[in-house]
Amino acid sequence: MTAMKVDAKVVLLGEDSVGKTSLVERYVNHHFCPIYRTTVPAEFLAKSITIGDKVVTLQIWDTAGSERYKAMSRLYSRGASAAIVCYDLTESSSFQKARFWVKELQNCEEHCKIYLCGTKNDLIKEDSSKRKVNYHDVQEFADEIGAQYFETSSITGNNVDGLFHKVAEDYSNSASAFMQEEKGVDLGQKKDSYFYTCCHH
Ligand SMILES: Nc1nc2c(ncn2[C@@H]2O[C@H](COP(=O)(O)OP(=O)(O)OP(=O)(O)O)[C@@H](O)[C@H]2O)c(=O)[nH]1
Repeated sequence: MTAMKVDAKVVLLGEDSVGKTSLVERYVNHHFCPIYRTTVPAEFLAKSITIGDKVVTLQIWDTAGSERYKAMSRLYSRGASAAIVCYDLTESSSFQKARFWVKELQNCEEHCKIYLCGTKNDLIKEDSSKRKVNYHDVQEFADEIGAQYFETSSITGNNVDGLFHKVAEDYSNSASAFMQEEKGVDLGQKKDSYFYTCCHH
């Protein structure tokens, strides 16, 4: 039996040092590096995940958070199916920057599905007074923009797999819906023989 293959471009956006690289590194390589090395201008990693009868390959673009590379990060967002917009739960300014990136995506990539990700939740679990981004503010913002939100830790791995799994699952469902609408393909009946690669560059 041949599994159907779909590729999804996923971009990570957010202020510098919020933990974008660490999130990808934890998800793809099950590893955490405590040494900070700024990303310039972007890094690419891919990981495949099986969702039902499909193999979804997440093509993950980890962008630079620094102001200097804002224009580049914008370019890397082009054609993304999903964006994980990160902010550091212990830095309120990073949430303002997340709002900025959401606005950018809404203006330029209207079909891109947005996921909000509050990082470093291990620090909050250790000491709740370190939380500088209010949970209810995020919830309200997420409802307003129709996004899902996660709080993760790349140290403990908390919610990291769950976040990427959700991205892959949503993409897989939208790919099925697209194929059924556009091509009249019944995936349930054709899954043994039909091989499909959907490229969202
Ligand atoms: N406690 C804690 N520290 C983290 C976590 N994730 C990242 N860090 C630390 O935060 C710093 C920045 O992490 P990066 O992953 O490099 O951040 P980035 O968003 O990719 O940064 P840029 O490449 O400059 O945009 C590093 O010192 C990491 O070790 C986390 O989940 N918990």
